[in-house]
Amino acid sequence: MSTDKYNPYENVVSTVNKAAAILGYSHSDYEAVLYPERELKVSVPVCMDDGSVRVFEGYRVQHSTSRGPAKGGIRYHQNVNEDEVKALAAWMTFKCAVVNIPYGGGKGGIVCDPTTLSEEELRRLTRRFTAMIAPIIGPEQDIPAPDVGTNATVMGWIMDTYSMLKGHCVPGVVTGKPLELGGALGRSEATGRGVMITSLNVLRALQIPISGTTAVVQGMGNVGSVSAKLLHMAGMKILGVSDVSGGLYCEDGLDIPDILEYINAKRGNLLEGYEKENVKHITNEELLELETTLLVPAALENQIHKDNADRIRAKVIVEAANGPTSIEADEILQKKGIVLVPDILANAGGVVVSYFEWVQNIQSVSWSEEHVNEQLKTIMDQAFKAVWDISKEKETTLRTGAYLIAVKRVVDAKNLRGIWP
Ligand SMILES: NC(=O)C1=CN([C@@H]2O[C@H](COP(=O)(O)OP(=O)(O)OC[C@H]3O[C@@H](n4cnc5c(N)ncnc54)[C@H](O)[C@@H]3O)[C@@H](O)[C@H]2O)C=CC1
Ligand SMILES: O=C(O)CCC(=O)C(=O)O
Repeated sequence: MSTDKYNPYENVVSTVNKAAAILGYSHSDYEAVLYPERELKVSVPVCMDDGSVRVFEGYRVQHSTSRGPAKGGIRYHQNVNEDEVKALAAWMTFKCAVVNIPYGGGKGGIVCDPTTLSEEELRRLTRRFTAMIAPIIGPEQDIPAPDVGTNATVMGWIMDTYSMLKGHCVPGVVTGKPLELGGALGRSEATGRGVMITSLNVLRALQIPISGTTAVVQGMGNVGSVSAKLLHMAGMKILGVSDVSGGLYCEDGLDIPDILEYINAKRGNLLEGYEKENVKHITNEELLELETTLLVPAALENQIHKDNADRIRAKVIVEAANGPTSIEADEILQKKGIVLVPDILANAGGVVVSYFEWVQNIQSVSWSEEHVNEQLKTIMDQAFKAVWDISKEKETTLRTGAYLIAVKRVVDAKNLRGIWP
């Protein structure tokens, strides 16, 4: 556990300031991107199954709409708070900019533990929340998607509630929907696929062979489980995986298909209770500190912080989660020579395929999964090369390199539009 007083929004501001200094900006050139454009806080009353009424706190933050509609997920988690949603929204702005898709950034969240709510309670919470944020979302304004604690089912409820309010079907209001409601083939695996593509790109750039190379994945939800599956399929040896219930370790490599079958068959999808010869149970702290070539944090923010960064023994970190590394930890990792691919690049596969879903919804067309995956790979490869090249040219970390590209694109768009009136 970190002893930092961690504020994710301060992390974003500090990273943007660093990139702006290298870009030679004066404060007024980019000050506007340091603030979210719009923040909506709602109190959501929900009739619980026992007949009582509980009021939940919810947020939708639009960090930027300079390059297009705001875009980003909705999180259901007990630790959601305003600064976290602001940071997640800002990361979306820079993520969409670094992969050059025509969106700004937004994010939403509800302070709740979805594992303690019944399906009916979750549905009522989602519908009421959607109605309360409906004035600021829409296919041309702000398009939600899944994040921690939400999934395709929740996106289906959002799409239906918004459509009922408009009086007609509006599939493009949300992405990550069920396929039957206009969801895109490939979206459910897209973030993990992008993580795999980026992991292979960085290993190749560092001339590290892929086959038999070791990897560790923290988080076995949507992003972590697909990342582990695809890295394993690419020939890597997955030494460890974990989730909120703890971690598993096997020095000969874990049987990932068997683990996925185990968690997918269980309510809550947790690793706890998994037993297999040569597989040891370890803590999340121990997992992060394993000796491995590749470490993929795919859970929550601030997992690698000033108190454990010095003990990280990975050669390469690919940030599948948003904000898993604190600013202080970044500096320690850099000094240790650990190469880190930042979240805004590494986990952009999800929003890239969300963009494909939105494009298909707006045009009423449907792409094959093969086409989606090909287009995703093209965008992820191009973005990785651009970030790698600028980092070499400017002698910066890959995080700073990614922000040099992203901040410039957002600031250019903002300045070209001018200040109104
Ligand atoms: N779902 C998506 O398409 C995208 C998600 N992300 C980011 O990826 C990360 C994971 O998101 P999802 O997989 O969608 O969420 P999820 O809700 O499907 O899974 C979260 C996973 O993290 C685990 N976890 C929670 N607390 C933990 C802890 N303290 N230690 C270890 N594991 C813990 C959970 O048990 C679960 O396995 C988040 O940072 C999210 O913002 C980023 C881009 C897109
Ligand atoms: O698919 C999307 O629109 C956004 C996914 C997301 O929330 C993220 O990339 O952090």
